[in-house]
Amino acid sequence: VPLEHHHLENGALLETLKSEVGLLSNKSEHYSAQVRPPGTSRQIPQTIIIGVRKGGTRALLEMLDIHPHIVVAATEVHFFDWDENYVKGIDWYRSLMPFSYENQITIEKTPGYFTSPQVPERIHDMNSSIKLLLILRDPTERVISDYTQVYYNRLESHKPVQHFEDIVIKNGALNTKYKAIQRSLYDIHMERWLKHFNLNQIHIVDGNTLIKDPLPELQKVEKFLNLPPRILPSNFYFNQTKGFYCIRSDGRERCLHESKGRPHPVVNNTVLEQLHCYFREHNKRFYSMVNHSFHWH
Ligand SMILES: Nc1ncnc2c1ncn2[C@@H]1O[C@H](COP(=O)(O)OS(=O)(=O)O)[C@@H](OP(=O)(O)O)[C@H]1O
Repeated sequence: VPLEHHHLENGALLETLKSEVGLLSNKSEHYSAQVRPPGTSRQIPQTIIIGVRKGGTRALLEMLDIHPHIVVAATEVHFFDWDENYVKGIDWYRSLMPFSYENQITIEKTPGYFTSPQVPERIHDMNSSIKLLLILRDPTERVISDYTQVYYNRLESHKPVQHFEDIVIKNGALNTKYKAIQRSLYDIHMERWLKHFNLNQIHIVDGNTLIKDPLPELQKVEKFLNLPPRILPSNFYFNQTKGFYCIRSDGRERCLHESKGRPHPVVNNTVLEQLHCYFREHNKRFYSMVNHSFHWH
């Protein structure tokens, strides 16, 4: 696929293809008014980023999108985790995918998949040999990131907010029922996935490393997906203001949305230690499940 054909929404390419509008008779057009370039079709994802929420799923998807053999779904699809979407069927799912050439891989990301009990079986029913990507970061950091996102969402919708410590500690003990804590029990969730998939079908991306040095993590994904190496050091630059790596591709520079990489609250040390302690055994169990240590707290 020529590089310039990669971003199908490119203005110039789009102009020359406007005549294609109206030629589509399938119902996918109903869901998206995109123009179909000749030789392309919408494909069911051959790879899915299954989570974890706040693990760095958006960064991973956007960075993989640099690769000319990858096309990505623009929005979170929630096909396998929301029953009201799942009942719409596989053609509905396909209709939300971008147009791609035959040699391109389609990827979607829905961070909620990893922790939703019904999802592994549903994905397996669709494609038992699918390759899955899972991006994880230190479970305690993930809890704080999860809290921070909810905190800002509530502020924006003028709802009352609570301090982190007041949610996480109840009657002097760790509130292990807190959803954000539950979502960080990676061993519990992984166990369910491994009932349906072989470990070698699930590639784990280190979310802490992706933040600090994205390229090596992306090169491992290229290998896992059997893609030629096309993501280069020149595709990234560190943005001092944002404090994160941003993407340079197709002559454009872009950083992730301002909701990605927000400052976290400073958390009381005792509470931090309680969280580290709670996750320690779960983490160990997870490392042995996946035959890899992540050096989380
Ligand atoms: N390059 C770059 N730029 C900005 N942010 C980056 C980047 N790489 C990884 N991250 C981390 O991604 C975290 C958000 O994770 P997700 O995209 O999975 O969140 S979500 O579940 O989709 O809401 C987000 O978490 P917070 O720092 O808590 O905002 C970031 O730490």
